[in-house]
Amino acid sequence: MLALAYAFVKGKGNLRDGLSRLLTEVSQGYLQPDMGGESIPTAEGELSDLAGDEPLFKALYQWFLDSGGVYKLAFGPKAFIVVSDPVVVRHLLKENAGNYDKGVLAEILEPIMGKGLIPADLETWKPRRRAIVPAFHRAWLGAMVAMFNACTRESAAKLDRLIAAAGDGEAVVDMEEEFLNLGLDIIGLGVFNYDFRSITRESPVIKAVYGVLKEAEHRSTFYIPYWNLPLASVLVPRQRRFRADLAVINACLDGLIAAAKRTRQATDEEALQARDYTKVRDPSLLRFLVDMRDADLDDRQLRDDLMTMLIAGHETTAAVLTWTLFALMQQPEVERKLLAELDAEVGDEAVTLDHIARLPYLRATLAESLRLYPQPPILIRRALGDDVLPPGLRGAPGGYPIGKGADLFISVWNLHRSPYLWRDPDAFRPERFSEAHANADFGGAWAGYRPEAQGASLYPNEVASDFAFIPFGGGMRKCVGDQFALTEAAVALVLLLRRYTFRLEGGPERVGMATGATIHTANGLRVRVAARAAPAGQPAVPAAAETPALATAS
Ligand code: HEM
Repeated sequence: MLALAYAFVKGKGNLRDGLSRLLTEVSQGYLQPDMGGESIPTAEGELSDLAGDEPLFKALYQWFLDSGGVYKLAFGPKAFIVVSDPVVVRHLLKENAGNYDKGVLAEILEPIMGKGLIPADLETWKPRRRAIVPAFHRAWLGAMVAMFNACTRESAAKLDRLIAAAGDGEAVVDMEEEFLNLGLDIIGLGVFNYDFRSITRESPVIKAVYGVLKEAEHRSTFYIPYWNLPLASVLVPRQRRFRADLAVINACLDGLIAAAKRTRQATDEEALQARDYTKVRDPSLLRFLVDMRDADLDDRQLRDDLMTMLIAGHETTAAVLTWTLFALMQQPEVERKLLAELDAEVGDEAVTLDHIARLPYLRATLAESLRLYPQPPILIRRALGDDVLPPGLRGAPGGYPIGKGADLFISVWNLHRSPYLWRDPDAFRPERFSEAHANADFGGAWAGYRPEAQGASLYPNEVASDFAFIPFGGGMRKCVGDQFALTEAAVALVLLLRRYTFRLEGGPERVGMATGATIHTANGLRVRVAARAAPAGQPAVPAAAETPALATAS
């Protein structure tokens, strides 16, 4: 009865809304008197509160402060449990991760990624994860760094051209768009050795990739899945376009898979990882997946996995670069400190993994950007069986029973900005990652942030923060591309920050949301870009030293 009472007490909603909510809750097992335990607090808000410019993940923050680290939110006929407490998140992602799949997210992404690693049900996911993880090995990452340098130099050459064309030494550039082009070229080369060349040209495949991303965004923010209706893909123009875009990308991926199979050389995993990747003509992930002895070479599965990585690894990394630049333009002191580190450790050399290991402030800056602007801001889960969520901070002592089918939003945004987990949570301050932080109110249930617990990892992670910092998720479904993405972002930042000055041209901080995964600016990141003057007595900052280009398809 809770939902009905709630709808009337608030004086909003109507009887039908209340009934459909009640049905949803009962069918999803939220109201299960037989399970005992307290019911989850309900957020004091309504769907209409979400109207306006504010994206969903931002609206969830105020309700978190008002209602606590576990609360329930009804969306018309749908109800979700919103989780913003690290103890509960640890339970969902690690301790009882096998009880959850991707639920609503899988429903939205299935038409695009099929049974790729992100939306995959647990049975499909297990063997694919086992096959894909070894492909992300260190020697491959080393080869990728050379490619990151080469692609960033292409971006720099374009910025040089734009500055020269502007005539007054300064060009106004949408850096979000430039980072998206850079991210697309890099993911194409790294994952399937395909050169989109999106920095310098337009192509039907690139247009199709952006078309599909746009449709994914539309679907993740539209409440009624009309695209599942019979004939929708024929009668609705945007759905027709979507099908056409998918066909273009699929044809491209199918061609690449067929070519990789024609030249297959089955090899053991160890031997594949021991290849000299500086000399390999095609060091891509696809090559590794196809060449691995006993590999599953099902065309459809390979295509789903490639499509997943294309989409998962492109906008996300571009968004990290966009938001890091956005933050640095407003933090001259952080930028000054960062530049001093880059000048001292890298200078004009091409960036290597060894350099990055010696750049702690750069790494902390990227982590701080991911803390304040996490991509994705929300992780989605659905319970495969009944469970009891731990109480977390000030929750019901016995925790909260939930039923099979319950839908959960893990709010990464709320965790990363939680006043219970971070000192001065809204400030951009990379230094925080070298300071320990604890909160006795958790009664020992949250271990706090402990820099020394980071272990061998170069970046702060879910272990050091006991699930308060999870930009790449955590537990068994943690991102497989985290090192790839962070290295790409590090190389691009080193080269571009040393070569140019960036000044915010306009636009207040406004965020939108794409593909249910990426926080993007609402109207681009318009920036005044100029060549950085060299310190007195030194030559102008040159482009980075040459790195060998890779042989590619395009
Ligand atoms: C800064 C860039 C990136 C961020 C912030 C990011 C973030 C994430 C997050 C949060 C998850 C976990 C999702 C969940 O638990 O529901 C994830 C999963 C995944 N990511 Fe990334 N990602 C990034 C880059 C990449 C790249 C470059 C690739 C591939 C080349 C990639 C491939 C994947 C895949 C395949 C999964 C699914 C893993 C599984 O379920 O086993 N990501 N990513």
